[in-house]
Amino acid sequence: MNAFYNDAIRFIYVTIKVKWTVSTDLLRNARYNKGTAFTKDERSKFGLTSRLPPVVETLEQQLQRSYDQYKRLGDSLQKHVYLSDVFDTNQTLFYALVTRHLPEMYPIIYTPTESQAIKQYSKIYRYPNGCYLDIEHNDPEYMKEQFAEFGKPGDIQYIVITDSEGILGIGDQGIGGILISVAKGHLMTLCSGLDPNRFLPIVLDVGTNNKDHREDPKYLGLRKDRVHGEEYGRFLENVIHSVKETFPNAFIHFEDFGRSDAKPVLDRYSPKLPCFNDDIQGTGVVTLAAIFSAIRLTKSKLNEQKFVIVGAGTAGVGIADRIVSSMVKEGITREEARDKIYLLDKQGLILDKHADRATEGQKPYLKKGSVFADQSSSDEVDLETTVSTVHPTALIGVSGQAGIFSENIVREMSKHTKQPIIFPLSNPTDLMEAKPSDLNEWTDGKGLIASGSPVPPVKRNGKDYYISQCNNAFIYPSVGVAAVLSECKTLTEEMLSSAADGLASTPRSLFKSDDSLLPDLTNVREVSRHVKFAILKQALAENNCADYVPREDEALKKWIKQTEWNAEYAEYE
Ligand SMILES: NC(=O)C1=CN([C@@H]2O[C@H](COP(=O)(O)OP(=O)(O)OC[C@H]3O[C@@H](n4cnc5c(N)ncnc54)[C@H](O)[C@@H]3O)[C@@H](O)[C@H]2O)C=CC1
Ligand SMILES: CC(=O)C(=O)O
Ligand SMILES: [Mg+2]
Repeated sequence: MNAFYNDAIRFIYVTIKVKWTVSTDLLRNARYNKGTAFTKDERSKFGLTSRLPPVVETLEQQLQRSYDQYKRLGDSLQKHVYLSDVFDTNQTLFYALVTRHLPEMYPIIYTPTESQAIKQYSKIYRYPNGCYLDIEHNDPEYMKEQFAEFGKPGDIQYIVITDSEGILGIGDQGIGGILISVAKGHLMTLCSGLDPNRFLPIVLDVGTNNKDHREDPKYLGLRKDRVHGEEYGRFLENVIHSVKETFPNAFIHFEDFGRSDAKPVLDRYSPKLPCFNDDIQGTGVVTLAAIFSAIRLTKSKLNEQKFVIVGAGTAGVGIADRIVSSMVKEGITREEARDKIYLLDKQGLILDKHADRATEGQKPYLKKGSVFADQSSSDEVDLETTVSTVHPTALIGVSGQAGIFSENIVREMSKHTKQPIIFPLSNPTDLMEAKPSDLNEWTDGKGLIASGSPVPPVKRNGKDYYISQCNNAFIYPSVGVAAVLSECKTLTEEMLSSAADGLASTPRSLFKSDDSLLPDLTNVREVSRHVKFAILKQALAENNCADYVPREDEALKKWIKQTEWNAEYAEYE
């Protein structure tokens, strides 16, 4: 449906809804609540006068009070709970507050604090956070009824679904996974201007194998073994079918599915409907964009790099596949490209002898064990041996294993590469494969480093080294909103590739410093416009775009900006 038409419907809906609500509902509805910012006129019209203190405030005054309250809180989790309360009571205030203090609040509403909140979900629970679907109600008619509670067919544009098996780096979190869907939605709005009222967070409760949760008397999810296999497949199929029946235009974003389901689920649905797996595709695109920046600094080409990727799971295979696609675009064969990528998992380098237990995603990257036979004293090839044999130019960690990029390994890598590219991308902060400050030290300041969670600049020898954050949050909001705006039939490989190009070619003025690998968070909305432009141009070129999307460049840029949702109070009549 045309986005302008959607906006018109929304305006009518706002007006009617307000006329119909009684005063209490208006104050309790986070979408419409303005708190002390309701004008005298609105207070009188809607019977709010005695329900509010007499002073009428501006959003600016409310922001100052909220920020003062936030600052007084001691730890990050308390701050997270406070911001969730603001979100649950006054959505406009929440987004205005976080937008103003984005670099400070981003680690509170997202990684690393989000991991703590998810782990403690059943303890800190106060208010329902989205749509909870459990496998004991595996019935499409029931599901459609439930979805209908969240809106009419055109209302929901973007849906994040998690099955909570592979949350951030902290694994199976059962019902608490709803908060990753919520957080991903917040960032869609903050970073790329998605209307938060068009967003639906979903958690699929298929049981949990997390003992701590199962044994916690406060745990709010199903206390049963996690369901896999056919029953899981049927449940997911019913969910997707019911979502598409209820919200035909919604784009589906899969988040933090477990390793065994993430890729098969993406492969099943991506050829049929507009959908995306953030951990596979988002991580692949953002990491490729950071690699492009790094090789610009080393004045080399992508095809000249050798990659060691540690953690051959959802993110690791996603990164490998994205690098391969890009190398192929630069003119080498897929086989040649795969030869330049060394994937390691728990047992070490993935070798031909592991073929039987390799995942489908790992299989194209198996290396010949015979090549390493002389180098390794055991049957397996560990990270140290891989690095000393292969001499990689880039080392990427998505293993969730803290500290496995040891000093020996990094110093060995640095002997053979002038400016080693090293990305410890695991979240949260305490699971990074190495501390950026150590990496800086071990590479004598030459390492081109990016981390998955935000870290402060490294100070060494009187110099500040800014560490870019390489997190899929820097790309999926742009991909998601561009997909919504285009109403693409499917999200194509070429659209994803244009997202990486768009991010890498963002004007340097939007980066913190000349050697930053990714743009600065404070400029995220502007960066997102560049990326959305690149993706929409590609969608137009593929004829995979709705008719109302402007064809001419300047008109398209203007339109992209106009479609953004901003945290401002509406005037109610
Ligand atoms: N920065 C970013 O944007 C993103 C970061 N991540 C992070 O990457 C990590 C992995 O996430 P997923 O790929 O979704 O999980 P996953 O569970 O699918 O993959 C992790 C892989 O690491 C392997 N592994 C475990 N111990 C290892 C070891 N000692 N050496 C090598 N491999 C080992 C596991 O067997 C598994 O295959 C998490 O910490 C997650 O937070 C994930 C997605 C995006
Ligand atoms: C960033 C992200 O998606 C993850 O760590 O799973
Ligand atoms: Mg994730």
